[in-house]
Amino acid sequence: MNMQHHDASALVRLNNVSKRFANGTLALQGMSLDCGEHDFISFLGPSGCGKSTALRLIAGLTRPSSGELAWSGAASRGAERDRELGFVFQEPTLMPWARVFDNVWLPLKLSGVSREAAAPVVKDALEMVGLSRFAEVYPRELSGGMKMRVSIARALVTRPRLLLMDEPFAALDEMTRIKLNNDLLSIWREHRFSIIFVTHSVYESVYLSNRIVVMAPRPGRVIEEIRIDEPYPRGDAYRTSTRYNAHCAAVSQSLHGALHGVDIDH
Ligand SMILES: Nc1ncnc2c1ncn2[C@@H]1O[C@H](COP(=O)(O)OP(=O)(O)OP(=O)(O)O)[C@@H](O)[C@H]1O
Repeated sequence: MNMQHHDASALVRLNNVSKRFANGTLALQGMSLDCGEHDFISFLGPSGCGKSTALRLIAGLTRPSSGELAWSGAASRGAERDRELGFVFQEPTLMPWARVFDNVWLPLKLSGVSREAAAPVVKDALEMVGLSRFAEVYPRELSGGMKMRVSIARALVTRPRLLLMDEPFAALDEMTRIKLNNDLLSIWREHRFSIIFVTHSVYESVYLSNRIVVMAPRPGRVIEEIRIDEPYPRGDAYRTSTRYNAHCAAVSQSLHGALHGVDIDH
């Protein structure tokens, strides 16, 4: 069954958003984007094309120099918006002195939820990422992939409507990355939040997303949005299909065409 579904009302809408830093760098020029309910959007492009800047703007970590960001529903108010966003970075950034349970509890703790009251929710989040049996261990006892799972559980523990992921699997080996891609897709399908996922990888973006925003640098900007209208669930059959390869070729071409000789490092 095709689980893609597009709500008419955007969760967050960027309208001609630009970001110029104090040193004069135009990190992002005129970006417009509607992120809908249950979208899986990838920002794809080489270093310096403004992917992280766009993500940080959506996260509210930095403000646009011009243009607007608009949120729907409760998220249009600051405090609720924070709760409706989850973040995952390339580094899992776990507290080494705290057990897995306490790492995942952190966002709830910061909003005043006691350890006891948080326990069932933390347990659910760990179950989502397949780490139920690891609640009592310390991060140093976990593999890189498991640490990333903890980071995902921590981001999901507040049940955000939008999960922002900045190259989350870039440092992982290929097999772990494929496994995490699959697990992320199944969590996303079951819990129906939206994802904005920053990546350098054409293959990863075509595998995961229903929409790919292709970006280019100097100045950072959107070149094209490419829809990947392929049904979910996606698995090995999709990864080895001619359709998958055709999408990868089209997306690569869009990326190369836009770069005019700029080095690509995906
Ligand atoms: N705080 C800052 N001050 C000045 N320039 C910045 C700042 N942050 C980013 N830039 C510049 O803005 C441009 C876009 O950077 P950004 O990090 O958004 O790109 P990116 O596509 O995420 O790159 P990467 O894939 O390397 O993370 C780059 O030229 C970068 O050097």
